[in-house]
Amino acid sequence: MTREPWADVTGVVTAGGRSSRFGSDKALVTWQGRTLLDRACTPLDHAATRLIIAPEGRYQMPGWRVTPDTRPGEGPLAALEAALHAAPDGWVAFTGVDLPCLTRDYWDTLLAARAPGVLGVQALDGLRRPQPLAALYHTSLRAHVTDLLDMGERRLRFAVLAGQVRHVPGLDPALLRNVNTPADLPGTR
Ligand SMILES: Nc1nc2c(ncn2[C@@H]2O[C@H](COP(=O)(O)OP(=O)(O)OP(=O)(O)O)[C@@H](O)[C@H]2O)c(=O)[nH]1
Ligand SMILES: [Mg+2]
Repeated sequence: MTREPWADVTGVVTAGGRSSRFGSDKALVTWQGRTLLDRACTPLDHAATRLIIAPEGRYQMPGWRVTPDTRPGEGPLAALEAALHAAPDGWVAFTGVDLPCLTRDYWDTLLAARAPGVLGVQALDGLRRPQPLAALYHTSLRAHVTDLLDMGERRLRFAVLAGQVRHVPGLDPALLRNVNTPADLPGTR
């Protein structure tokens, strides 16, 4: 592992979803003064490479490159495939626009949990459920993720095998607020 924890990290925000439950593009909704897209990207600004997985032309974020899906509309596991292929060898810090409360400290904690033989690092929420959409994945998972998708799997939680994932307990559950409907954003009109 490198001494600078962010040196081999690609920050990835996936933003190619339909926001069907939200009712409008949730990436562009402003909450507490910033868009959800901005709130997802900012804690990852220290990453050496920064990618938004979304259709070309929909979003602009200074310092971030938009990369299209390899399988548009096929969900977050397909978005992870696009990210793993676009990223240089190393780690992908993968999240979505619907997790607006993550922080730099959150990602630093996950990065510190990397270890030899570990290919994925996931926080546990207050009910000790692993969080695959705010997690680290090693680029050596490329072939595994592509095989899963080719076999018809779409569940992100299978991106890394049980024996290769490290779980991180004890993070503040408030960091993991997930926005699916407008009711998940109090104070927004
Ligand atoms: N690139 C990409 N991102 C996706 C895709 N599907 C979902 N996402 C993203 O994954 C994250 C979590 O997805 P969901 O909560 O299901 O979001 P969604 O599909 O936009 O919303 P619903 O239509 O309400 O399910 C969000 O950041 C979405 O933008 C996809 O096919 N491609
Ligand atoms: Mg969601």
